[in-house]
Amino acid sequence: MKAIGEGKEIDFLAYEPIIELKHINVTFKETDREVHAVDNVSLSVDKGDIFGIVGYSGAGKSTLVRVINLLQRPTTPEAVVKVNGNELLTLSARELREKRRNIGMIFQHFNLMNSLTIADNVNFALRKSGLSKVERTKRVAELLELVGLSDKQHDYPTQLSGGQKQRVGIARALANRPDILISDEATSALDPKTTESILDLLADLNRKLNLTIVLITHEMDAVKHICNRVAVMDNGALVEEGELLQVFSQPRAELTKDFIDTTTHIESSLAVVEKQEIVQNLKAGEVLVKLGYVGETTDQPLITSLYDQFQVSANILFGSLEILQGTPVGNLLVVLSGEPKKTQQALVFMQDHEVAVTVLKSGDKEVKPND
Ligand SMILES: Nc1ncnc2c1ncn2[C@@H]1O[C@H](COP(=O)(O)OP(=O)(O)OP(=O)(O)O)[C@@H](O)[C@H]1O
Repeated sequence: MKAIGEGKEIDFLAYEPIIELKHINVTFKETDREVHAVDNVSLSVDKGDIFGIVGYSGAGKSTLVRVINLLQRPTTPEAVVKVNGNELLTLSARELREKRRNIGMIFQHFNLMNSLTIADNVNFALRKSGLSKVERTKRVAELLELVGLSDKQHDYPTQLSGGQKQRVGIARALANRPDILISDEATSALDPKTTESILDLLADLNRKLNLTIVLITHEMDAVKHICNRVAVMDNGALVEEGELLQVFSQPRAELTKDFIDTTTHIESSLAVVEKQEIVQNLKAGEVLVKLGYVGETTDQPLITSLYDQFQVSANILFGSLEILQGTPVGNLLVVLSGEPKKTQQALVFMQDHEVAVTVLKSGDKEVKPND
């Protein structure tokens, strides 16, 4: 069994933080109200991470990432905003402009100029690059090839699909060879298949260019697809942060559980499962349990072992299996039945085999929830 986060922790030693935010507060003061959009957030993104920031609309995600390039300044003095080791808050306007070129951004609505061709939209981002006209043309061709749009260079944005427009956005954002790409709801306007192809492109660019990506989204599916780390934001604050596998397999915050449920459906299935006759009429020695598996545990014939060793049978009422970062993560809703003592022993046996066991309902007093 691979310990949660084991692989990344080894990498972690070799990785250095590329973005360090400490004590970030942003308050917008309006005539009739104050909005505390970011509430004392500290986080660190390592070089090469695809770092997801997930939260519902208004949680403060956009405001927080705009702090990374100081498009939005923190509004309290204790803030630290370090990118590539440089404290941006102390830089002059000219130095800051220079550093900002190291951070590309893509957006939900692409922000392309409809009067310019695709090639010229990308070329526009190179106007202050110091490259000659010939070099710029060559670079534009490279970028369009990188995003799979070489054949569209003479087209105009209105001739492209949403996914193609976002590819232009990505090419433009990468024009000045940034180390960091911030994606602010970049797939939110796209259908699921196109979303997947854009996320695959981002994952590919992360590997090929060692590009660090900060991905803001309200879709846990997107995070699950490509992120190695995730932070959950609610009402301006970070309510949870960690490695994808860790957060998915052992979420702490209720909001995180809600987000995970949008992709596993385990909590919402529980409501249906609880109405089933077998669950309504649990007898002595019968329990409804949620079993959570990570890694190789999923491959072990645990359910079979329960019968062989304890004569406890398992009736699987709902199951989900996700592959996250190449590691299987499974969740099952199961009714176990056996001699009360044996059922209890079976639960302990599973816990000993690194299965997260939550007893949701029990048919007798001997097998108590979460003993
Ligand atoms: N310039 C501004 N002036 C006043 N209030 C603002 C400003 N920008 C954002 N807000 C408020 O700050 C809060 C956080 O907004 P923000 O856009 O950062 O959230 P979000 O999580 O990115 O949501 P969305 O995905 O809907 O953009 C919201 O209540 C928003 O109304």
